[in-house]
Amino acid sequence: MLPDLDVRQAEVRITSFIRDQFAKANKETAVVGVSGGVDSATVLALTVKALGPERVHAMILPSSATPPKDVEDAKELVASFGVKSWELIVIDPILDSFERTLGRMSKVAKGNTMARIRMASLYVRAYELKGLVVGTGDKSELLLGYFTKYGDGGVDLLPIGDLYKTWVRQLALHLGVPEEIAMKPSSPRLWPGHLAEEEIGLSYRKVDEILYSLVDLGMTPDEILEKKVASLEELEKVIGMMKTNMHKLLPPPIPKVSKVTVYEALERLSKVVNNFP
Ligand SMILES: Nc1ncnc2c1ncn2[C@@H]1O[C@H](COP(=O)(O)OP(=O)(O)OC[C@H]2O[C@@H]([n+]3cccc(C(=O)O)c3)[C@H](O)[C@@H]2O)[C@@H](O)[C@H]1O
Ligand SMILES: Nc1ncnc2c1ncn2[C@@H]1O[C@H](COP(=O)(O)OP(=O)(O)OP(=O)(O)O)[C@@H](O)[C@H]1O
Ligand SMILES: [Mg+2]
Repeated sequence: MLPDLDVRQAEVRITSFIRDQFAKANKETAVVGVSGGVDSATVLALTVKALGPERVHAMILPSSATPPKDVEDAKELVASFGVKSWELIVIDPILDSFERTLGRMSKVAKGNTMARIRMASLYVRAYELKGLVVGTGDKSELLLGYFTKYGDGGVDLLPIGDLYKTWVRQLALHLGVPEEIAMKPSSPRLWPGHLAEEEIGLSYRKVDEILYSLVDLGMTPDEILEKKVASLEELEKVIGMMKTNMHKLLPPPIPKVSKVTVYEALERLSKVVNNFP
C-alpha cells in the first residue's frame, strides 16, 4: 500500500532543489501559473519557501471554462503566501483569435490550446523577468502522460515531479495550503465540467496505488493482479495511458543519417561543454 509522504524531508529536498536550479541557471524569478488547484498551490508555496516571495511572479490565467471560485482561490493563495508580483489575465481573447485564424477547434484541441497559451504567456514573463517557468506536474500526471504536450508540460523544472498526487495533497496541507484547496478534486478545467478522475476513469488514489506498485515496489502486472492491488480493467487503464503518452516526456526522435546524432553528440560532449571555460 502507498505509504504516507515524509512531508518534512520532501519540503527540505524540494526547496533546496529549487534554490540549486535557480543558482545553476543564474536566474532570478520563479514564474508560476496559479490555477486554484492543489498542484500549483503546492508549487507556489515551495517556491516562496525556497526563494522568498519577492522572487516569485504568479500568473492567474483563467478562461471561460475556469470556475470563478478557482480565480478567488488563486488570488487568496497568492496573497497568503505574500507574493506581491502577480497578474490576472483572461486568455479567451487569445484563444478566440486562434479559432478565428485557424477555424473551429474540437473540444480537446481547444483545451490543449488553452494550456499552450498559458505556457507561452509564462515564457513571455520568464524572459522579461530573468526567470524560469516552474512546472506543476506531479508524478501521477507525468507517468500517465495526463498533461498537454508543450502546454502545461512545457516548463523548466518540475519540483513536485517525484510526488504522487496523493502525496502532493499531504505536502500541501503541511505547507499551509488551505484544506479546501489541498483536497479540491483535480481538474484541468479545459472545458466546463471537466474533472480529471472522470476523464481518466479511475480515482487518483487507485492510480497512485498502481503506479507505486509498478514503479517503487517493482511489481509485475501479474503480481498486481494476484495481490489484488487493482482489477485487470484498472491496470489496463493505467498501463494503456502510459503506453499512449510516453512520447510526451521523451526528446523528439531523430533518424540516424550521419555518424553521430545530436543526442549522441550531447552525451559524448557534455563533459567538454560543461568544463569549457
Ligand atoms: N506516438 C507518438 N509519438 C510522438 N508524438 C505523438 C505520438 N502520439 C501522439 N503524438 C503527438 O501528441 C499529440 C497529443 O498530445 P496532446 O496534444 O498533449 O493531447 P492529448 O494527450 O490527446 O490530450 C491532453 C490530455 O491531457 C489532459 N490534460 C491536459 C492539460 C492539463 C491537464 C491537467 O491535469 O491539468 C490534463 C487533457 O484533459 C487530455 O486528456 C498528438 O496530436 C501528436 O502531435
Ligand atoms: N487558470 C489558470 N491560471 C494559471 N495557471 C493555470 C490555470 N489553469 C492551469 N494552469 C497551469 O497549468 C497547470 C496544470 O494544471 P493542473 O490542473 O494539472 O494543476 P492544478 O490545477 O494546480 O492541480 P490539479 O491537477 O489538482 O487540478 C497548473 O498547475 C497551472 O500552473
Ligand atoms: Mg487543475
